[in-house]
Amino acid sequence: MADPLLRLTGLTKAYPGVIANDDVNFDIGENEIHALLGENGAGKSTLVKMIYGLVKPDRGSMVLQGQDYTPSEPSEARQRGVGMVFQHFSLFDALNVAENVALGMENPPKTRELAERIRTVSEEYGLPLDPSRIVGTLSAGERQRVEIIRCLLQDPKLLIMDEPTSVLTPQEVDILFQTLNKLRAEGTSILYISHKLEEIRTLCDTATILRLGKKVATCTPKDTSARELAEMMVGASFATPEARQTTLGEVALKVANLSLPAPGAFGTPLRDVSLSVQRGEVLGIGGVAGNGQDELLAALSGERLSPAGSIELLGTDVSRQGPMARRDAGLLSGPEERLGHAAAPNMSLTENGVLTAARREGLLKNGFIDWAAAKDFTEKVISTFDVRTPSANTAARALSGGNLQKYVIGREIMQRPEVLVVNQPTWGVDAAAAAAIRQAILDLAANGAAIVVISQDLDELMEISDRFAALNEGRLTDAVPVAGLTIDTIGLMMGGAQDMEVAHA
Ligand SMILES: Nc1ncnc2c1ncn2[C@@H]1O[C@H](COP(=O)(O)OP(=O)(O)OP(=O)(O)O)[C@@H](O)[C@H]1O
Repeated sequence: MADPLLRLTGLTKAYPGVIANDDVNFDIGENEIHALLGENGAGKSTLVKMIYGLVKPDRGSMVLQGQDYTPSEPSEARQRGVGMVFQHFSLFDALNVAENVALGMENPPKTRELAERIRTVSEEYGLPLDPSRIVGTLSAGERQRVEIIRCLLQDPKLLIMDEPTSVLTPQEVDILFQTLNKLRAEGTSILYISHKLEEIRTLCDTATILRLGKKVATCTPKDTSARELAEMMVGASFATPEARQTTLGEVALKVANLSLPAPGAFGTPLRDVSLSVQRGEVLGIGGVAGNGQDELLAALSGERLSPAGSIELLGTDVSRQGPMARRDAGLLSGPEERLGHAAAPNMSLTENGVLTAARREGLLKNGFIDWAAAKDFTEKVISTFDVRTPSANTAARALSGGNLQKYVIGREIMQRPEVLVVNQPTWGVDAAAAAAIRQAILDLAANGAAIVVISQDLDELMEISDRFAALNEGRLTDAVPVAGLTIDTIGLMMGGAQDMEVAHA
């Protein structure tokens, strides 16, 4: 058998209270797209950070193209031919594409020459990109292109991608897969982290599965069903969310002709948005990222105030009320960005619990925080939502992405909102945990809450919503019943079709 491109032997890394990677061994072959799978907190990010020189292993060794490989920082990894495209992009909004690319290079060529190379490489790989575009004006998919091209310019032997498709439309996913196949054909291997099992089955040659920091299997995903893959990850079988009987109640949230200017140079204005959600109902809002999702959530949560008369909560005009008053009245929300927005990174989970639940959960006594009650509440969220963390005292930033997501959503659901508005509730969450979060949302609705789920995951929206609407450049289409909706109609709605005759056809 040919020598592998990268051999990992006995890689081990411990953090306080948890062994993130425990004696991990596997090979990544030449010309191979290799998936790395595992539930939230299984150790995927830690492993790729060791390969990219961001985290130093406690033990173990790596051999790249037959030579010892011990990168002490990412620049060393890049010199040896290892590139990485992160889940969170590290781009500067105010700079153009070429300037951003130059910032990530050790010895950037002159701007004109670099712009030319970006143009050539982007066209060659089917990822067209204008080097002079200001990054703040790009869609999420285009930003990812910038990150990919930045890696490709360095001619990588191994490209690591962390959940690359979570920000892409179905069409963009197809394009990305073509690019990755072309790269493989030209001799670049790809290490691909994803929770989307069907994508892995389509794209990847091999998959390594981690559970609780240990490697449990390496298999051929094409020959393994998505369910088998998921069950290897969790070591057990899991339930799919069950639809429930809906009895719709009164309208709990009503938005009428809401227009708001863009919050900043790169935001999206909301244009004449109207919607209504009844008790017992889930309204799903789809759309490509950057079409007003964050702005809609901010307007509904009260982070931004709206013109009087535009937002009604349980029959009361709350347009001019801030988040605290809306929370008191029963509207809770979960923004997309978990670290920094939904949770304060350096605060413990208990402290983060106090941040949003203090008043509704009675965590204050005589004006002081009742820490015992706060800890109880936090522990209840941790156990109900199966948040993997050493304790309630652990800082939010130390949780794996998916586990923090379970925590921030669970924290709101456990407060029994009358109206819940969430953006990307299962982003980065593994299949089993995503099913649990969706079930919790359905149960909450069945108990009489009105729910708005904003998501880029269309499968998710089809699974849990009663009605569907799409955001396009800050406009919201009419909501139509999900039963009977076809992918074509959804595509039209996401593209901004206003004529809902199509949707009802
Ligand atoms: N900097 C850190 N400090 C303390 N603990 C950490 C740190 N980084 C990761 N961990 C812990 O290590 C374990 C593995 O986390 P890791 O982020 O590698 O998981 P993951 O498989 O990438 O999860 P996800 O799919 O949720 O992103 C988790 O229990 C996490 O809480």
